[in-house]
Amino acid sequence: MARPLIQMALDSLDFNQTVALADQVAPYVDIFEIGTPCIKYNGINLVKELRQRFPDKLLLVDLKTMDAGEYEAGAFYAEGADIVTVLGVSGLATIAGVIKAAKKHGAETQIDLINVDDKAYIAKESVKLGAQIVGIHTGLDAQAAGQTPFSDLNDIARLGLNVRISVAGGIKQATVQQVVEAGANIIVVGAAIYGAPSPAEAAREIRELVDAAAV
Ligand SMILES: O=C([C@H](O)CO)[C@H](O)[C@H](O)COP(=O)(O)O
Repeated sequence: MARPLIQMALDSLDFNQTVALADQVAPYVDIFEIGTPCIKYNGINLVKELRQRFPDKLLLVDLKTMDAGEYEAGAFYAEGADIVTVLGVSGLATIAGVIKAAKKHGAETQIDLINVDDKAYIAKESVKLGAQIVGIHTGLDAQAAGQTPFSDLNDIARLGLNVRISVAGGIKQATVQQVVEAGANIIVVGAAIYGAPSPAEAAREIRELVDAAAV
């Protein structure tokens, strides 16, 4: 099995805290995600800062774009984003726009299936349009209401689409093995790392668990 990637979700609003957290966990993660609240609050300067500090990491900007796909995403790809997210609920025209912007910069697009009713349909159509990643995502509010991403992950993985699958939504040490075995290629972790007494230690544990589960 190819080694799944670990994506650190940077969800603080504070610019300096975000950079400091990235520094702490960098040895253990593959992708830095600038989370939606964080990118809205801090904007493109944080993309520039992380791009410059971590030239060897993948950088995902979680725009969750809903409209004006090419226009909105283009500016972030231009500043060095490797992956930008667009909402599956935005519709195929907006998804196509983000993919067009990604292609222009030799970058990738992730379709976030959060709150999509027919996830299989949007995933299949997104692959046809050229998306490289689909995201199974139980958002923070849905998590608070008791939801998890596991059943949707199984359903999408079973389709066997030619696309990488990212999973997000409260993933922690206890659930890493389950999501790797279900077929996730990118494991997104936020609170289980940034909420731990030692984020670096939590990230190291997750790295070990992911690698062990992928053998
Ligand atoms: O994308 C996220 C959320 O919608 C806020 O933007 C989180 O970064 C993602 O859910 C991962 O965080 P955890 O669920 O805390 O692991």
